[in-house]
Amino acid sequence: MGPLWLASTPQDLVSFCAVSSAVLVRREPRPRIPLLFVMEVSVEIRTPVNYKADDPQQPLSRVVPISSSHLFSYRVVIILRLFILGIYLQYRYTHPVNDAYALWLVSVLCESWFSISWLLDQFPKWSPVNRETYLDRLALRYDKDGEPSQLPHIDVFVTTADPSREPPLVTANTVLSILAVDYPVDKVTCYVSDDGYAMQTFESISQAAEFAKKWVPFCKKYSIEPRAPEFFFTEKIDYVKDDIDLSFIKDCREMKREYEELKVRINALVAKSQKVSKEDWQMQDGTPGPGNNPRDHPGMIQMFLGHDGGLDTDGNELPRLVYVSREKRPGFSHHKKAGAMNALMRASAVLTNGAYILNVDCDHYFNNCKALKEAMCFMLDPANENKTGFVQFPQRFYDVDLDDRYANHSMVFFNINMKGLDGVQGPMYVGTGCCFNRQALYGYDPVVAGDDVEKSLLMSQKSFTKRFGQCPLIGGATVTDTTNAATLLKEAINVISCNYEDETEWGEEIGWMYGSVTEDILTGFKLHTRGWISIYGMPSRPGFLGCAPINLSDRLGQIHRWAFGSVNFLLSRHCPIWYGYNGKLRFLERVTYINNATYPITSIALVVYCVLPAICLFTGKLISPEIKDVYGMWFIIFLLSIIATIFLELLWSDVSFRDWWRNEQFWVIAGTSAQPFAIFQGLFQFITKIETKFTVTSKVDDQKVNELYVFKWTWLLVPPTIITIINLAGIAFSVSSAIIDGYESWVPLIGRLFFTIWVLAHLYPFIEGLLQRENGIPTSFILSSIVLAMIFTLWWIRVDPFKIDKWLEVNIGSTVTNIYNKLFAKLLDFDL
Ligand SMILES: O=c1ccn([C@@H]2O[C@H](COP(=O)(O)OP(=O)(O)O[C@H]3O[C@H](CO)[C@@H](O)[C@H](O)[C@H]3O)[C@@H](O)[C@H]2O)c(=O)[nH]1
Ligand SMILES: [Mn+2]
Repeated sequence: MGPLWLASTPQDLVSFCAVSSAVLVRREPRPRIPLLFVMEVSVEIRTPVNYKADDPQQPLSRVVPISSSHLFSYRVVIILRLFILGIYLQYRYTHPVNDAYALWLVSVLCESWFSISWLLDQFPKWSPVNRETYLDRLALRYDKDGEPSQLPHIDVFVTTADPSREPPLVTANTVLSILAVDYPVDKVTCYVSDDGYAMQTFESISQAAEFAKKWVPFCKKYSIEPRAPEFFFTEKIDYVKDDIDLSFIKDCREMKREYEELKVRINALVAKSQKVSKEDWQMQDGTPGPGNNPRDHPGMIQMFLGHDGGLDTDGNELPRLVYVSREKRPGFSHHKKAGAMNALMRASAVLTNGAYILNVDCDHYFNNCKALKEAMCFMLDPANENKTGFVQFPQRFYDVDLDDRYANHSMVFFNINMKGLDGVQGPMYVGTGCCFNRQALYGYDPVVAGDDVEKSLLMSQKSFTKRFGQCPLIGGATVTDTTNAATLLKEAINVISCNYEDETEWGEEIGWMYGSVTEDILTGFKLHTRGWISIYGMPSRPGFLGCAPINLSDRLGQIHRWAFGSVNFLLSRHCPIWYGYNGKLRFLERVTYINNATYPITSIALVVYCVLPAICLFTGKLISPEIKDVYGMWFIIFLLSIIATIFLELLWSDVSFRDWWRNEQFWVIAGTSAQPFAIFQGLFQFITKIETKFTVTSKVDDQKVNELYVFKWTWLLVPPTIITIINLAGIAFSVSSAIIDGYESWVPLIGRLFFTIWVLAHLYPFIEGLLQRENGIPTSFILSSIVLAMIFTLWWIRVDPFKIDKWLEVNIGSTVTNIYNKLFAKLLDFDL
């Protein structure tokens, strides 16, 4: 078992090394990988080879085209929709509603923005692709049986921050899935960053390392999947199957028992941590712990397993496991996850220096043990090897077999948008399940020709230090190699200290980007603007699965954070509209980033559009002069073109209708709650420069599963509640007036109800949550929403809409129509 609690600063390094169970550091040679590749390529050019299976010219992956008939009709429909939209908008601009000018003006403005955001979203999906890898060729070329493996070293990073919201058991499972990965054990190192500086996390990792000695040989012996024990044992094992191996059943039961014991030990640690106050932690020898304050503590590194850390039960070595908790001091900006990743990047540069880095959140375990090899098929593919910056895997989630009303898993984003981008310059980096080329994160440009490598690596010592900091082992500079373990460890502790990054380019130009911007998106954006491409890895067995549960308020909190990040992206110096015109970022890729930075704006238009139908019902007005005639016709044609694009999109992407519909619903729920708030907050911060807090999304835990779908009240839920009430009131109001007014008023009513029903259908999961008693929504909250909604509707009925319209018409005139006529009507030169 590992030591109890060890802190190591350079000062107590000596004692640290003495007690540590497994301090061994062996540094890989510096990553001259690009150079090697270039040599390989030029060798191929000189010697023509006949195609053998291990022929280095043969690709390691291929693009699987989308069925050409689907793609063709999809594109035709997009173009048609563009035309129809043009005609529809022209009609709208030229036909103001005379007795409801305000309604018309607002709706036309919203529709214009919707159109822009549609363009931004649609066109990057013009050439979607699928991909396939050749793992057998990878093995033949780099990993022949009986020979030492030639596969590159990969450092796998796991981040954890808050043990109360990210249970140590979850992190332990993720770590176990990494230790059992199907990759040469001496070529993979697992780094865990603990921003919580938590005893229970540290101890759980130490326990997991011990357990790995039995777990890993078991996984490899029976080639099981997934290799995170919790999720392996929850899967139904069919014991009565004919061909099932009896020794497997026996070992399985034994393993399960061992795992249950591990769970008990970890849960005991967690329980203990709740009883003991933070200050009470002690070192193994009884001396007081190093503070145990997650906000004020020295940097700490502990190694487990690896070359010196004991063999597994089969007598084999295990991948090295490194626990890292970077130094924290009050008054320093720690840059959350991005800061943790950069600290890991430097520590790993000193200790193992893998040419590739793969990062996962602590709640995203390896679901496919070949995920690293999958990534290498793209990274080492002769066609792309020098320009692939990262390989992103889709973020999929473990299905907890519970109602997934709120847990929309962004199937539309991952199966449609990202596949589309894969056909442009590559998917965005989404924060987890992503394998990077270390050189790309160091800020180097992709290597185009052999001598460029030398150029990009050659940098004067001065600018090198200015960029990467004092440690000469970081950044790929050539230095005299130090192989002394103690020296290296000391250096590793040094590079995770608070002030290491002072006056360097970490977070600004290199590594993970800092700022209140969504750091992941920005990190990927930087790489794309430097000309790197990214690739979307979609093996049929998903590479990684997230196991964090999600309830509505958690999900809204997450959406809020992302939308807030997008607003900041838009307002930052990296704004994708203006930043990085150097010819390296492809146009449609830029469009996607612009879409990412501007999509929250759509929520403002959406809120308006969710209120408009109710107003129409109350006032009896319409957003268009004649609903039955021309408008109605174009509206229906337009609607059909929308349906057709969606249908074809679902067809080529294999996204189910249900997933798509959930996505739409969530778009409206989030768009009327989290997103508009994020806009105001973003603007507020932009003007006042006051930073907002980051809360870690909670993770699944045995005890927590039950409260999983509990609908927690948050202030974000007020606007959708008001919208729901107004729309319901609108229906009641108009139906009762129609009953009083008689038959004639029924026909126009149906047209108007269409929009109200559209709004309510989208908000349905939300309403459902609101109505469930056990969700504990305070009655006062519902009552105050009702009162607000009533004030709002009464105001609309009382205020004479004609007065506003007169004022608008006099003061603004038919501005929109005029502008439109000046700009476009002459250009297109046709009238309806
Ligand atoms: O100070 C911090 C804060 C967070 N984290 C880690 O960062 C990861 C993501 O944070 P979390 O709060 O779990 O965010 P989620 O909303 O669950 O994560 C999604 O959204 C994030 C961006 O907002 C991405 O970074 C993640 O990869 C993506 O899974 C987790 O592993 C955390 O442990 C740290 O290491 N240090
Ligand atoms: Mn998370």
